[in-house]
Amino acid sequence: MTEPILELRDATVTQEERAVLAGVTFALAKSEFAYLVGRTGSGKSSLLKTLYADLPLLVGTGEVAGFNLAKLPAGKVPYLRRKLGIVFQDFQLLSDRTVTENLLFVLNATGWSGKARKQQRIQEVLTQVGLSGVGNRMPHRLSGGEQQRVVIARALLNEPVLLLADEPTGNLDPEVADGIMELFTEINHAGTAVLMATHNFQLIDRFPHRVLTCQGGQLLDSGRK
Ligand SMILES: Nc1ncnc2c1ncn2[C@@H]1O[C@H](COP(=O)(O)OP(=O)(O)OP(=O)(O)O)[C@@H](O)[C@H]1O
Repeated sequence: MTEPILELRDATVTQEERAVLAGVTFALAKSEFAYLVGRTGSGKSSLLKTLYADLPLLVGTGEVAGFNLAKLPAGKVPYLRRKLGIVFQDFQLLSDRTVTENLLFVLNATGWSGKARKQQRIQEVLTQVGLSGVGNRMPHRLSGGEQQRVVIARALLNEPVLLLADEPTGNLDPEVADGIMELFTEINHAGTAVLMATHNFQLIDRFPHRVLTCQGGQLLDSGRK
């Protein structure tokens, strides 16, 4: 494998002191695409949360984008998150701000300066997700698929090395979901690794990649495709 962007060894994924997954060992290479599947409650979201340091790694070792998860002080968490793009099922845009203001909020929170530079970056990511004309709109005036594209644009602002997506197509029609998958494919081809939790096996059939399965407290690996 080329240098991994993410690697867990014998890791335990813990919720409220209870092990949800144990003995988790896997790595994801730079620019790799993998799915995370498993029944409801099997631990997909908990694993993703461990990877972006929302849950602590108490047992085992883990490295994500060069950060050591087992020894990550709280103050370093924002620096890890800056290397990651995080996309959830529920769009989580600020409903009282325009699309541009939503994106600006993240740039300001992550230390960007220069009005022109920020506007340029916002235009770039909106163009990348196929939404160059919507900057002045309020989120509720966009369709669900468009809102999800804005969320993806927001995740791309800081050029993440790894995109973590939790059911990103869960609330979308099949055709709209396909559009989101095509966008993820483009992002992946441009060099960003993608780890995506999903229940949608039809999508996996149409866009085949390696599959990691949460089952019986363990993580099973289909191997690389
Ligand atoms: N905030 C929490 N506090 C305590 N336990 C939790 C919390 N969130 C999830 N759990 C528990 O952790 C286990 C794994 O849940 P998780 O949400 O990771 O599963 P999942 O595979 O993502 O499920 P789904 O497909 O429904 O999203 C479940 O037993 C769940 O009840």
